[in-house]
Amino acid sequence: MEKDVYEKIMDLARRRGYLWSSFEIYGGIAGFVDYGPLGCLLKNNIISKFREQYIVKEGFYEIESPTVTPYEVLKASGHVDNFTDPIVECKNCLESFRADHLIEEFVDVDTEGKTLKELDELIKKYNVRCPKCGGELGEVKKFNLMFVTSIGPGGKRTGYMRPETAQGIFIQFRRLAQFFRNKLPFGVVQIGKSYRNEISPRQGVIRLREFTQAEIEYFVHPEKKEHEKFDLVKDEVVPLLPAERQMDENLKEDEKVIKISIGEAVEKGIIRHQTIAYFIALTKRFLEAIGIDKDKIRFRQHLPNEMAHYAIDCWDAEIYTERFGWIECVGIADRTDYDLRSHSAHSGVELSIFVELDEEREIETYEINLNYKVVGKIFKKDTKAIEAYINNLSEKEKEEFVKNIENNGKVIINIDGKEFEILKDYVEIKKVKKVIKGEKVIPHVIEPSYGIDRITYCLLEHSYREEEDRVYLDLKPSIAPIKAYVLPLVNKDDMPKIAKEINQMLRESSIIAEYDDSGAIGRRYMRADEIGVPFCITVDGQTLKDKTVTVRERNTREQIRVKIDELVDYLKEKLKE
Ligand SMILES: Nc1ncnc2c1ncn2[C@@H]1O[C@H](COP(=O)(O)OP(=O)(O)OP(=O)(O)O)[C@@H](O)[C@H]1O
Repeated sequence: MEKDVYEKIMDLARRRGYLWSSFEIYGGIAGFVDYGPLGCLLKNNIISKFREQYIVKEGFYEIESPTVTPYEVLKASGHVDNFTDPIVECKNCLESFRADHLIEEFVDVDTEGKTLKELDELIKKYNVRCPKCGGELGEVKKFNLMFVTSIGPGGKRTGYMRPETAQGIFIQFRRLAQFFRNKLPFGVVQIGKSYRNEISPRQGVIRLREFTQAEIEYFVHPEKKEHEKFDLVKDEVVPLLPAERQMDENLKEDEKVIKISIGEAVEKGIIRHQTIAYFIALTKRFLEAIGIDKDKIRFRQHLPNEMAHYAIDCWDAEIYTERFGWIECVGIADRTDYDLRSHSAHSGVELSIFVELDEEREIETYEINLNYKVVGKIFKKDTKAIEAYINNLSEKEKEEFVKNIENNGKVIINIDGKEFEILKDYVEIKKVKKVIKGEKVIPHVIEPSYGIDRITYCLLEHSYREEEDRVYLDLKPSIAPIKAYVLPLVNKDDMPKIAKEINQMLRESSIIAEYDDSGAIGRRYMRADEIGVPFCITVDGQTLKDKTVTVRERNTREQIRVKIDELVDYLKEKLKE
């Protein structure tokens, strides 16, 4: 049987140093991958483009926080309780599987948003069996995807390997707000490893247990989700797969995607607001700029039952691959103020921002203070969280709070799923006139979350070309790991010496080049093509006479002569592409 594209690429990637199985000499473990020398260069080039787009052009800043995260942080974020997948075990061979994926592989049903019980019922209804041994499956259970560890000796403090880079940003919100001089909006980036103990990762680099994320947390005023630079992207046409069309049974699969301008999609309410739409446009531009095939990108909106509990709108950039079909590579979500509110409730630290008004204003407001003598005994260690909750109330929420206390004698507040009854005598309320210069706001967060490994794989697949006499990777010059091969036509006269000098000259000018003198020239060209080297520079007989070399372009195989003195400038210009 002919190999599929995935196999061909993985074979090339293994042989030529792009991707290797981790821990191979000990038998390997699914869900881990090593980037070889070329893989590392390629991945770093993708990350550089990401930094160029978001840090240089958008003006965001990057931070780096630890990957080991204490229990408290992930309890507050909801991961300890909710970051789970459904697992099912074979009663015969004891192999574990992700229940929803297994059912979908077995029968054509949609398992999105189904409860454990519903999944159990589907397994029974369709008699889904173990794909390995055909055995009967057990009960579907919840499995938490985080890797647990302990911090310090004695295992007293539980920690987890972070499941996303985002939390590191949220918990530094106070410092970040100060850094950005309390001005909204602002964007913070984190790039690094995330860990998920995926149940049965059988999709190679697509589903890893340790992978690289590049996330942006873009903090905005909750009532101001228009984007200042929206005009720059509003005419960008994007392929959208809105939730409504996905659910429309009258549409055939290939009719569900609509091509529409970003501006129109917001006007028609398909995309909820300009800021999400802005990031959809930027994501499309980014993916195209690194070389992803523009006809294999689409943006799919999450269905209501699929959306994370904290999100109000979410779009995935999906990229088409031959073996796996459409895969999610970037998630763009409006996470609201969920994370800041829950970290504030759990830590007792106010996580709001003081936004200055254009001019001072006199307002009537309420001062609400807890009556500590009474509440201390009742709420004990929760008192701090209740105090933070009250301090975080906006003017509107304060009014509501006071109205409830006055009309009903009590208010019920909900902090992170836990309810507290606040009676009238628990608080002292004073009506005051105050000149205000600004207002406290808990920002909402719009989060584009990029999965770098999936993007890297898709790029390799989309770049893969086969011709009668060769295979090559059509990587853009700016993304290709090695930019030039420098080759003496034959190993005699001064050719090897000159070629080595040119190689060194390119490296001194920050162009990654490789010297290769083994085998016939044609074979050397093929070797370079196979790993996507965009230019081959050959030193030949004429070089000895007039100090010129040939520069061969990978895709067209066309050759031109360039003076050695002008080679660096020539290549630098080409490498911008
Ligand atoms: N196990 C994984 N291996 C590689 N990349 C991943 C993995 N899980 C998530 N990612 C990447 O991180 C991005 C953001 O993470 P997010 O939490 O939105 O993923 P997700 O919706 O849980 O993914 P999936 O549904 O495929 O498990 C994804 O778009 C994807 O590119």
